[in-house]
Amino acid sequence: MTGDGTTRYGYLGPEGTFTQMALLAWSASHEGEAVPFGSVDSALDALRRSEIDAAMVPIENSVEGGVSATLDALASGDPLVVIGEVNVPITFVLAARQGVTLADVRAVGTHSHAWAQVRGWMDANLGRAAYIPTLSTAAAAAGLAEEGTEQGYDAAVCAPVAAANHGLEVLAEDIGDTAGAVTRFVLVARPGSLPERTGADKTTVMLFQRHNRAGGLLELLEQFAVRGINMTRLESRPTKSSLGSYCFSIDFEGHVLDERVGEALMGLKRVCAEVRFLGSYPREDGAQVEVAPLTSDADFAGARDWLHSLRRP
Ligand SMILES: O=C(O)C(=O)Cc1ccccc1
Repeated sequence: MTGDGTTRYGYLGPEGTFTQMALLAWSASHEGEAVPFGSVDSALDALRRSEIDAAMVPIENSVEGGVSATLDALASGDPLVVIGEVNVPITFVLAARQGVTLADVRAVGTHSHAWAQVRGWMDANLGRAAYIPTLSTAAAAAGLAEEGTEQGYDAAVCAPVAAANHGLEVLAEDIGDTAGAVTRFVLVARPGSLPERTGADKTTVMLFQRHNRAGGLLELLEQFAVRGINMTRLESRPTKSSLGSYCFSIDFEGHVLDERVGEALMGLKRVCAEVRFLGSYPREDGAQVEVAPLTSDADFAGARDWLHSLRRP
């Protein structure tokens, strides 16, 4: 927090990114100051150095899956935890300086995730255009608007608001290949506060296997299955230590304070080389966790009490 107690929220900027939209949605119910960063890594580094209190970062999109930069930044370095999530519907436009037409476009600048989601449209409409990666979609729009600088591209794929912010002309609207695309963003903080259990929660973990052997992944997944825990995302990421060495990034339903989740985490701790707890937080959609028969808090507590009674007759 700043000296006057204001919460400082970092985000992938500049203004007009989809990440800023996620932060604006969060800020509707949480006051604070928004601080733009050039990349997910720089926002998370600033968070680790306590220069900000939390950071909004993209973690998963409905078209491409997990956002590797975020998953990898959370998997290593000083621990961080997710404290909330925001889903943002994504709409892309193709924007250019006034007077530029579609026929003039030779190269297109945008964020890699945006490019991955408009490739079909590009093939069909601008087959020969080169792709120039930028740090964010809004950075691509801002670059076009800068007078006197040559960015190496003559159109940007960005949000409608970024095109409007920079007085750009929209050459084509709604160019995403998949209707209804959604990106999920998470608000990340330093460990220390645990969001309350709501009954509609998710937990995120990163699991590092002890041995790469037959049934190793099954052994991890069993910890969830036998406790009636539903996973909502499962991704493997290279550990970067050697070829073929992977860790698993998993979201599942429930809160660390739920008995079945606590027992599953203990099981994972026992069988994994490392379990990185990346937070329990309320689901944005408020969908209540469906508790399978015989996996309620009371069921687990009853079994534990029974064991205690055997040990201390
Ligand atoms: O570049 C942006 O605007 C971002 O916030 C990253 C991103 C890019 C494409 C889809 C979702 C998020």
